[in-house]
Amino acid sequence: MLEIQQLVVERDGRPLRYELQLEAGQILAIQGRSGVGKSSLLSAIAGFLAPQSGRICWQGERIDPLPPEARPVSLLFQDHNLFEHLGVWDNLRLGFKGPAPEQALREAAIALEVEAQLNKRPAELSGGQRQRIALIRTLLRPEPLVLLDEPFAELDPYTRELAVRWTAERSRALGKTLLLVTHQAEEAERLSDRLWHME
Ligand SMILES: Nc1ncnc2c1ncn2[C@@H]1O[C@H](COP(=O)(O)OP(=O)(O)OP(=O)(O)O)[C@@H](O)[C@H]1O
Repeated sequence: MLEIQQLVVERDGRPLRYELQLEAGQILAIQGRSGVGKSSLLSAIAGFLAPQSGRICWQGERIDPLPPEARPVSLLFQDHNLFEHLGVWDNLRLGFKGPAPEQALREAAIALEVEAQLNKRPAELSGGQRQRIALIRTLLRPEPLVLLDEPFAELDPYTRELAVRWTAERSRALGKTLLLVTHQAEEAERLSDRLWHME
């Protein structure tokens, strides 16, 4: 279980407060108006934003004192951070401690219709192609907690449908606990076990 207890993060000189309990293996969709603090919550869980107070626990253990690389967390930022000096395939293979699961990565690239991009450089990809490459890497990494910040924002309706289905299916098959920020109410409802409208 993911437990966020009395977490306070200061942004712009004002406190953002969070309280959440999420069963392991569940998918939570987070919605709310721009600036309410959705991305800040994901950054705090991942360890890129230090809270003022409160706790973040995963499976009963505190993770908030840990540095980002020691947390059981895989995060997809809004700007999908690919390494420009590496090819797309090498970008996909990053972040695995042992050998990368090449077959699963290839199958994912086929399912999301980006297999033709694997031999290119990130700079040669469209925004939506970059978004799908980053989504694949984030979801297939070994960490059990997956945080996705608007992973479908740049996709057309057809590709978004593919990506929504793939994300839900893989997340459940791999037993991931998924927090997903999305502005699309319809996909949030279809994809998630729970909706959180942040205020
Ligand atoms: N890097 C930053 N440094 C300081 N303040 C920030 C930073 N990023 C965001 N903020 C502020 O923190 C508050 C919460 O922003 P956050 O990005 O978490 O909101 P959000 O709900 O994810 O918004 P959006 O839907 O627009 O992505 C806002 O007041 C914002 O101005």
